[in-house]
Amino acid sequence: MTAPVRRAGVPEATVGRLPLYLRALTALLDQGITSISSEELATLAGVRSAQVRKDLSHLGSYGVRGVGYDSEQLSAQISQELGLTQEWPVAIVGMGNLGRALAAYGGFTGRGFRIVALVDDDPEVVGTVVEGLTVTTLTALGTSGTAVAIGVITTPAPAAQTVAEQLVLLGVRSILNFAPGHLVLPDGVDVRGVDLATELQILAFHEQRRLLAISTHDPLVADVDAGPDCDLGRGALG
Ligand SMILES: NC(=O)c1ccc[n+]([C@@H]2O[C@H](COP(=O)([O-])OP(=O)(O)OC[C@H]3O[C@@H](n4cnc5c(N)ncnc54)[C@H](O)[C@@H]3O)[C@@H](O)[C@H]2O)c1
Repeated sequence: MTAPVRRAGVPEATVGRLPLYLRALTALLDQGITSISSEELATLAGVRSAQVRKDLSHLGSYGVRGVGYDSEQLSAQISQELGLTQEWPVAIVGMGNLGRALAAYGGFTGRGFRIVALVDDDPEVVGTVVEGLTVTTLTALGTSGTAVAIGVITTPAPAAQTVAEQLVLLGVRSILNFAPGHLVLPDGVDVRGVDLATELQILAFHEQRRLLAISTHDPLVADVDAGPDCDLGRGALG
């Protein structure tokens, strides 16, 4: 079966790995390392080196034999491909434990995202100041004229579908949903779900296989590829 290909010709699976490469490159550049081989990048990103070369070839980047890739150039290329050369305005809806933690996370800035609005529907929360922003309602956000490109949902699950629909009505086309459950939204709206419980269940599965392999002395039982590192939010949080 052929992998789904985005309009620009870069497969979705490659797009999913680009943030891993970018994070590795950013760390290298911070250390003043200006070139990197595909093997080194593969180790840092947790994928195979042939995969790195194939992924980067989709961007037209082939590296130089014996030298590797120019870290800065590659970082700029990946940033451009991911649309990170401009800053995307983000609204977080649900100013509870998780919403506040995300609002306080400094790692979005400088990675192409700026939190422009914090939203809640609890009258006791609306109007309070969190991380320098006054918490507002979705209705007020709609009338404020504040442009929002990405909506982050951190409400309890029962509210998530309605919140998502309200965000779409405000023109938001990209949603990162932390609430458990599947959102049903019109075509053209991109939704990514982050669910720590699912990730823990996958780890539990592999842990169980390992224990089974030890008790049965059968290494084949444990020989299940856990796949590349799961990066929650594909690099958004790490
Ligand atoms: N994805 C993950 O890995 C992960 C991890 C932890 C929590 N969660 C989920 O994140 C969500 C938030 O968790 P929490 O502990 O921060 O909850 P919380 O109860 O502390 O906060 C929820 C906030 O959402 C607000 N809210 C409720 N309905 C709303 C609406 N219609 N519009 C705007 N705001 C609304 C509430 O007033 C509250 O401030 C839950 O769905 C939880 O299951 C997911």
